[in-house]
Amino acid sequence: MSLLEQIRGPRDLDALSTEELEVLAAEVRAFLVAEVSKTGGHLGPNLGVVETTIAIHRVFDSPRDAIVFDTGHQSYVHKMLTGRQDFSMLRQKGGLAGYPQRSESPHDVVESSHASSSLSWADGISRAFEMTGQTDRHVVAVVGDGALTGGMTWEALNNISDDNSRNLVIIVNDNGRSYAPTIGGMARYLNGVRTASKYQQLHQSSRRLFDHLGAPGRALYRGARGGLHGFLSRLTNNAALYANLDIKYVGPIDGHDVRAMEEALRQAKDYAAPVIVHAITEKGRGYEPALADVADQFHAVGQIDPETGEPIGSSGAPSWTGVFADEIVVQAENDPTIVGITAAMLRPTGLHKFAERFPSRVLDVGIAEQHAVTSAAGLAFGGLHPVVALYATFVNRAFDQILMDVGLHQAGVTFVLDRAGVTGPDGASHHGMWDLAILQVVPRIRLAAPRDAERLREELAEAVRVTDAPTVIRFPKGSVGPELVALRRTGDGVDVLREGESKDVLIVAVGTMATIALDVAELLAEQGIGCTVVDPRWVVPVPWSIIELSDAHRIVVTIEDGVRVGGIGTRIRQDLREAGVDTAVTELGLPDEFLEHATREQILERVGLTPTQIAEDLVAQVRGNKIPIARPVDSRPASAGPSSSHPDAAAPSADTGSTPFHPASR
Ligand SMILES: Cc1ncc(C[n+]2csc(CCOP(=O)(O)OP(=O)(O)O)c2C)c(N)n1
Ligand SMILES: CC(=O)[C@@H](O)[C@H](O)COP(=O)(O)O
Ligand SMILES: [Mg+2]
Repeated sequence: MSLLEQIRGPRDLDALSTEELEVLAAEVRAFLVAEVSKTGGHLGPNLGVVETTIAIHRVFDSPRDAIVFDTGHQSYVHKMLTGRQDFSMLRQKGGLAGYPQRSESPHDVVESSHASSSLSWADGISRAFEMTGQTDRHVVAVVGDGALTGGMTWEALNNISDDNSRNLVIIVNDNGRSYAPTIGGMARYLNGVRTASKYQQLHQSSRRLFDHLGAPGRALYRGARGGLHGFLSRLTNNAALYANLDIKYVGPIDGHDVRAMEEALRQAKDYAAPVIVHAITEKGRGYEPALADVADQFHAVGQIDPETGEPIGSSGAPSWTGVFADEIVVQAENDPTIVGITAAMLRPTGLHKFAERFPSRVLDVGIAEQHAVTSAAGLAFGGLHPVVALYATFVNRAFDQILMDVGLHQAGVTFVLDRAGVTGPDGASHHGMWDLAILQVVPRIRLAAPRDAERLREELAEAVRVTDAPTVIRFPKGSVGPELVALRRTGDGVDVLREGESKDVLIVAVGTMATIALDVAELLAEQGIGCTVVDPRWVVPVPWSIIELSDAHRIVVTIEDGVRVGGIGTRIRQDLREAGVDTAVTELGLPDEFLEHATREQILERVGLTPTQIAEDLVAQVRGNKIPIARPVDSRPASAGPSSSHPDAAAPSADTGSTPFHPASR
């Protein structure tokens, strides 16, 4: 039985010798490569925190001591040491989550994968421990150099002091990278330490010297290094930065020397004041294919050949990101005012080709979405057209900047939101399901959801021409589907994808939901129910022809890959009512829940968004079983809100049409 198999919980580490710890670290690395190559996941980051995580669980007593991982993508080793070594279903339905998850273990604290929040979490927890007299409980935050570029970390550091966080230990896991090399002043500062020639030379030469002396020599080496690091800290003036923030500094430490890490953490634990332990690590450590990956050192991989690191089973179909990556270059070539902004995700969001073609016109601001947005407002003020490319879930934290810096000033900024809707394996904090609901309240904003590659190209070209309001283009993760050709386009840009034989049902499909909508229409037609399917393309503001088409049908169904509450369907309903159109409206979308990790298809099935499920419900509605209780809207007593269980609606007319629509004055 391997050492790793004997570890059922952190306390099983206590009896291991340094040599055994080093053997364990090698076993952990072999396990990570063997398992994550099968399932995909954050292989590089976790290979980089093996010794750090072992040392944490040797020195601290989780779960009595709270361990907080920033972003959480580097918590696989933590899971392995806390009784979870079945990675066969990692990030899959019913399997281990790719991030800490409280339902899995009491050792897990923070589930959100949104970066730069760990120090705020740790500050709060450590204050709570102190204020409740639990002064023997420690808090450990593991924060990467990339996460340190996020503003929240500095808000937290400004609040952490030895008045209130005596039991707080911050481990800076400094591997010099986010995906790509970390940018900005903070990164330069840390890089200065990491590459300080004195640190490198002294570390390497002393290590070689003492290694020749065998185990006693290694023990001696470790003792000597403690002094060396103290000397270097003063030398590189590192302590100064944090000391001025009322935080002690220990380091830089070789984050792959498990004994050195353990000594540093014990020192930090005994400090009785907030301490930063600066660990120098390597993303992808011990796995040549990861180390050789210049792009992102296997930050997040799909299934790979464990020997070569080569991807296995990639479909090769064009991705939404790839279509955007090509089109933004076309737009940038035609319009020199276009500039790109990424928050440390150049390649994942598809700005890499733009950056290769026009290096000076693409900015990487680090993991700093709020800064990205307001800086974009400044760029627009200066006559440029910024294109801010983010994952949809990360736009949440920059809502106020979009509202008050871009929207209020009517700035022509385009937001391209990748991974919109249900993403799947990254779980609750990665589904891009809130963007439509939260952004549609920004006055004058224009929201587009392309249904296929052609519409993405078309709508991006339209967006970058808008110079007096924010525009948003949002699309899902993964491969782009086949082109969905329209039968006709209305004067205000709505694509009619299918005309119903009769006007029983109108489906307004948002973006890629058009595919599902067309399948629903086929199923309804088999039941003799006429169904028209339209794609608004620009869903906010609601095009007028949506109002007119709705008035001509018995039931309007909206389908969106976003949270239903406050979604586009709600907006359409409100616009219909304002226009005096009382057609029954059924809004379909994602529930206001935190959705689990599983495949996109599994989640859509669970929430009832498959064609069969939708069609069954609509057949029942059309056949009268579930038509809402119909009372003309204006006959409602003033106090009544929408009918409790059914959308408000006029009685369905005898025939399938309703009286011709007479537009109220707008
Ligand atoms: C707010 C936010 N923006 C972007 C991301 C995407 N993201 C996930 S991990 C990562 C890089 C993190 O770098 P670092 O903190 O240095 O951790 P490492 O992977 O190097 O261990 C990024 C940008 C995120 N999780 N959260
Ligand atoms: C942790 C994080 O935020 C990213 O690394 C994310 O896991 C990548 O997601 P994609 O695989 O969709 O690019
Ligand atoms: Mg890093």
